[in-house]
Amino acid sequence: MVNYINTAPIYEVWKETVRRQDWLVHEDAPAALCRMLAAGELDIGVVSSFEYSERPENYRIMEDLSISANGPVGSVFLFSREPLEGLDGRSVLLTSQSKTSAALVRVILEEFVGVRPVYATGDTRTVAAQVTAVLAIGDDALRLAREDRFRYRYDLGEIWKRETGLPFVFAVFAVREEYCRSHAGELAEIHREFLRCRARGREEMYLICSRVAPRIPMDCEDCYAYLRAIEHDLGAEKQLALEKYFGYLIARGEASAAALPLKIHRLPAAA
Ligand SMILES: C=C(O[C@@H]1C=C(C(=O)O)C=C[C@H]1O)C(=O)O
Repeated sequence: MVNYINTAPIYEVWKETVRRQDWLVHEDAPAALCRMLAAGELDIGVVSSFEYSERPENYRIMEDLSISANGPVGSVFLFSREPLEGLDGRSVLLTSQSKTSAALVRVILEEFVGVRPVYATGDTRTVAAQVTAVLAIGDDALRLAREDRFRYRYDLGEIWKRETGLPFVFAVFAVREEYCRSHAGELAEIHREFLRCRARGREEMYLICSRVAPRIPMDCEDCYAYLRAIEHDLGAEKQLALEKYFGYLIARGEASAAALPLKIHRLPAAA
């Protein structure tokens, strides 16, 4: 499970109500979860959607679950000392915690804006004075947004929506093909639990905010506004958005051509 507060509307309920000793949950940054899922150290991972596009033969995407935003996301920012058009040849530091947003920022800068910066990957918590722009995601981005070290701040969900008219799917709940085949029943149980937790999390959103906002730290009202903008479903428009994003990645040679069509794992009807 991603260890940012954007998973809290599902994960806080999970931690409180799921009592299965045999279901071990590992919390980490998205890039670490991607590595572990790819290595077979996890059976199911809330991972960067980019991870699926790199190794689609290994995974299926669990129906109706994601971390998405339909417009501004509030925690995926390119902080910059220059406007986007001024980033040609300049240094852009990409957080090592992300795969999806790191590829998205390249699509935005190179395909939409038409500039070619020089990228580096690293820890955005210690931002060097010489970098022109920094991509931060998740809790780190929420923290950086509370400072004013950069003149410009671009929300990647907002730019994607403006350019494509679509929401953006940052993370998917991916399951390893092997596990799908060998543990179909258990997978269905876990899938139902995720959906149950999400429904309850939505009802208890304010309470959840009061619990997780101090982690940033941020105001409870701001946390509520932030988490209301994060969507955890994978409806038809979001699938279209994933296809559009993967289309760019395939054309740029960054993703496997087999990333399309999407392989969605449907939850079997309850007995
Ligand atoms: C919206 C977010 O989505 C995240 C972005 C990810 C990425 O860029 O690879 C992966 C998982 C999500 O937690 C965020 O963390 O701010």
